[in-house]
Amino acid sequence: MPDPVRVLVTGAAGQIGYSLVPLIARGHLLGPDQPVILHLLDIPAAVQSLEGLEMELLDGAFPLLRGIVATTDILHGAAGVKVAVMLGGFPRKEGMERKDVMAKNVTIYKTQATALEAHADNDVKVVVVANPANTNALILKEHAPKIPSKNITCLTRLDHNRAVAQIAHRAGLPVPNVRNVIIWGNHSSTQYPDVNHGIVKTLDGSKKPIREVIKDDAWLNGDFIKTVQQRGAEVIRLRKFSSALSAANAVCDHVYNWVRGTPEGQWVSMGVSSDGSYGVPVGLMFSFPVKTRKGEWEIVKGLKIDAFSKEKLDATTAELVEEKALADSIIKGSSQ
Ligand SMILES: NC(=O)C1=CN([C@@H]2O[C@H](COP(=O)(O)OP(=O)(O)OC[C@H]3O[C@@H](n4cnc5c(N)ncnc54)[C@H](O)[C@@H]3O)[C@@H](O)[C@H]2O)C=CC1
Ligand SMILES: O=C([O-])CC(=O)C(=O)O
Repeated sequence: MPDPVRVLVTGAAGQIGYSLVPLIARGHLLGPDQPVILHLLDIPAAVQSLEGLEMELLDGAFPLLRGIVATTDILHGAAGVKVAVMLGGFPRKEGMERKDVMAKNVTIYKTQATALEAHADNDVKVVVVANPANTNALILKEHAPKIPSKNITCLTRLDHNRAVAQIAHRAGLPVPNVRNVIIWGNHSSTQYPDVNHGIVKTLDGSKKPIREVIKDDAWLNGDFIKTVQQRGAEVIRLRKFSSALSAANAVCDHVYNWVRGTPEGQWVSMGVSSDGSYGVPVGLMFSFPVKTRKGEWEIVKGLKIDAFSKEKLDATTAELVEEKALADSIIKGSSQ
């Protein structure tokens, strides 16, 4: 067995944390052959929950779990970590837009960026989950210039999985038969779930475009998009809390594919720093289709973007540009 890898989970005492840490301890993040040491960070007000979580993790007797560092000190929490899952922050409540929670989160991300840069492994891989996820990741990237920007990502895999699940359900096929959907842009209601390049493997084994199998463009261009865009809000409406089980599962999918690669011919959606592909401003944290190999992601280039898609990409880009400006102004204001 390889040496254990240190994995930081911030906001570990929260809802997603509670679903996520057993998955990590079972090998769903880094693989069934990779021991882990879990670094659990939360704020002082959550210290008892953190202690209870640590007890339950011990009681799980997970074979891959080789240690737990439970702390309220980010400097301690960040020490030597190779993967950082950033859940810590203020969750969006019913009726709130992600922008509403931005002011609460930019300050946190600035501080945590500095700590990760100074104390984490030089090649730390970061996935920001806390909303506004793209912009929190951008703040982190800008305040940790020594961490390679390719190592800082945000989670749009939950949206990707939601889209896959909707198509699979509509086609009456198992989830793995649906491939290469795309989530473009922001992890928000302006995201664009795009099926134009997606493939369905039918029961006879042939591969067909999603549109050909679903045969309902009105649904694909309308309710399907809306359902995926609004899924998080709908879960909040029903549960009064945001998605936790599915978010934890998506974090594992995101990191697992990043570290261990995507299957041949397939891609997934990840929020990454734009290289200017598809006209997205360079450096914006944007969800793209990516293929991964040996711990590196690469944006899938050259996909044809029709007029309908272009309009949707422009809308989500504009929202991210606006969020960035808002975050910059909050940071500027707080440093004066
Ligand atoms: N990107 C995505 O797909 C999704 C993102 N989210 C977001 O993920 C975040 C976490 O969600 P939940 O676990 O449901 O929220 P939660 O409120 O249950 O947990 C958040 C935890 O963060 C902790 N925290 C707050 N400030 C912190 C700091 N400075 N350092 C460390 N920990 C800190 C809190 O004490 C709490 O334990 C929220 O921002 C939520 O909106 C949720 C679902 C999906
Ligand atoms: O909207 C929220 O706060 C939770 C979230 O990001 C999601 O479920 O996609």
